[in-house]
Amino acid sequence: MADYDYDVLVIGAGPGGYVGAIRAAQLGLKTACAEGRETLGGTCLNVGCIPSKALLHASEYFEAAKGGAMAKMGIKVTPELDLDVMQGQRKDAVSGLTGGIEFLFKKNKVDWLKGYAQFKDAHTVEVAGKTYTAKNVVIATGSSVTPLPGVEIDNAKGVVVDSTGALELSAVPKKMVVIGGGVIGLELGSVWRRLGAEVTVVEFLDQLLPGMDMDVRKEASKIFKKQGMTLKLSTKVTGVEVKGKKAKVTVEPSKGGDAEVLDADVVLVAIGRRPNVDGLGLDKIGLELNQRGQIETDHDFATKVDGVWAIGDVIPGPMLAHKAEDEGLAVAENIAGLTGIVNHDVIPGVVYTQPEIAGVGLTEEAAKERGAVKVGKFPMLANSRAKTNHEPDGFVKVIADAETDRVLGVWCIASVAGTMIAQAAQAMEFGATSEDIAYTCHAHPTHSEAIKEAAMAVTGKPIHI
Ligand SMILES: NC(=O)c1ccc[n+]([C@@H]2O[C@H](COP(=O)([O-])OP(=O)(O)OC[C@H]3O[C@@H](n4cnc5c(N)ncnc54)[C@H](O)[C@@H]3O)[C@@H](O)[C@H]2O)c1
Repeated sequence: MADYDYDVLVIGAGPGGYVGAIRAAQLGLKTACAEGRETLGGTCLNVGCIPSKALLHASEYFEAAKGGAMAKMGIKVTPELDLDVMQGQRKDAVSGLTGGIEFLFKKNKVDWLKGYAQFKDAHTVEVAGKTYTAKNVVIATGSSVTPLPGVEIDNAKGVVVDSTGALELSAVPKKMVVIGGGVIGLELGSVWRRLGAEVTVVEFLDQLLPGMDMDVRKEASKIFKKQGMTLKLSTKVTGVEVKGKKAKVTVEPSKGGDAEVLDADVVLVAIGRRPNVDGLGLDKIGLELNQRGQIETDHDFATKVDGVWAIGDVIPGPMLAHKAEDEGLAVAENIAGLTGIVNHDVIPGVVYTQPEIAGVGLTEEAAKERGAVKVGKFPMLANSRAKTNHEPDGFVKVIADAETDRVLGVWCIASVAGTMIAQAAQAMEFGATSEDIAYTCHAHPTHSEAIKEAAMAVTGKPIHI
């Protein structure tokens, strides 16, 4: 048998790649991870989940102080924004966490190969001019922003930006136009709206947040409008013209009609992400992409090429850090001869706006396509903790199979929906029925009681409505 430099070489140190590399090393495999960025952690830690949450959290405090939520509780303050300090704590959050991964690599003896990797053959990759051989190579290269044809992104200039540029603005724009009413548009649009920008979201489809339950999408639109965002649904962007530090965004109804021009100081392009496969040399190993530009794998995350595996945003499924992490664990275990499994039917998704929007499993629409369902809903207004905290918006919805009562999906809009959804995911992972959730004792007073009550509502017997 050939001698290799490594048992496992992971390409990419995002949440999928670094977790996979650490697990492989923990399982006794000699492991390296190639990463060309100057810090580990990929998009999520450097320019995605973590910095956006740092700004979302800080701007939420600012709005609570400014917008009257604190005054309702007897705390009267007139806040002053120090954007440099707010941006500084964002950078600190990122450097603390990316540095933490470097520490974990050293602790677990994962070699960081600094540079972008390219296949020479299925067991040989080149990184920064050096070649390394590995018995197994895991592609975990993530994704990057989908460009909008004809619209040039220039994060340094700061007028037409992507999510990375929108994190780094040095001043609050007076007017911001967000192209795309998905997760990034709503999270980063919320940050700058809270800090004082007039935000207009232009969405091609007739509703925000595609892929989520329709009740949730409609409620989300109502909430964002109430918060002061302007939503232009069923609208497409036909051009963006930049003059100096300003932009003019031309939009028209998606199905055609009269054009309108929107003025903007900042335009955020957030119309989705696409897998990072360019420059990997996949042609050298004969690995083809599917029609969506993704790498296909089997249930174990093995590609068609022997010894080459793939996980995270480059393979089909939701582009979510936690999905990639679980796949990282699973692929390492499979390489080590154990049984690594990810249940793709139970992957929670969270939009970290305020209130948060979260879901796991099927939407009501998708569940109905498969057969008869029972649905229970409970408004957060009737949840004692949410009411006490002045958080009236949102609801919980539990969707169960009409015959077996097995829970098929749970959707929440609530201040802490991202935390609440974990119990729903765990219940579904264990194959719970709505009755199982309804008969589980939930601590009082907590937001999570709304999940219990929605589960009780599946059979028509909630207490507090
Ligand atoms: N909290 C989170 O979990 C989180 C946060 C950020 C990003 N992400 C992930 O990153 C990925 C990218 O996020 P995103 O928000 O860019 O994509 P998205 O797919 O969530 O939303 C993009 C939106 O843009 C719309 N759109 C597409 N083309 C358009 C056009 N020409 N004009 C107007 N609207 C258009 C789509 O209909 C869609 O609503 C997603 O997969 C998302 O799951 C997740």
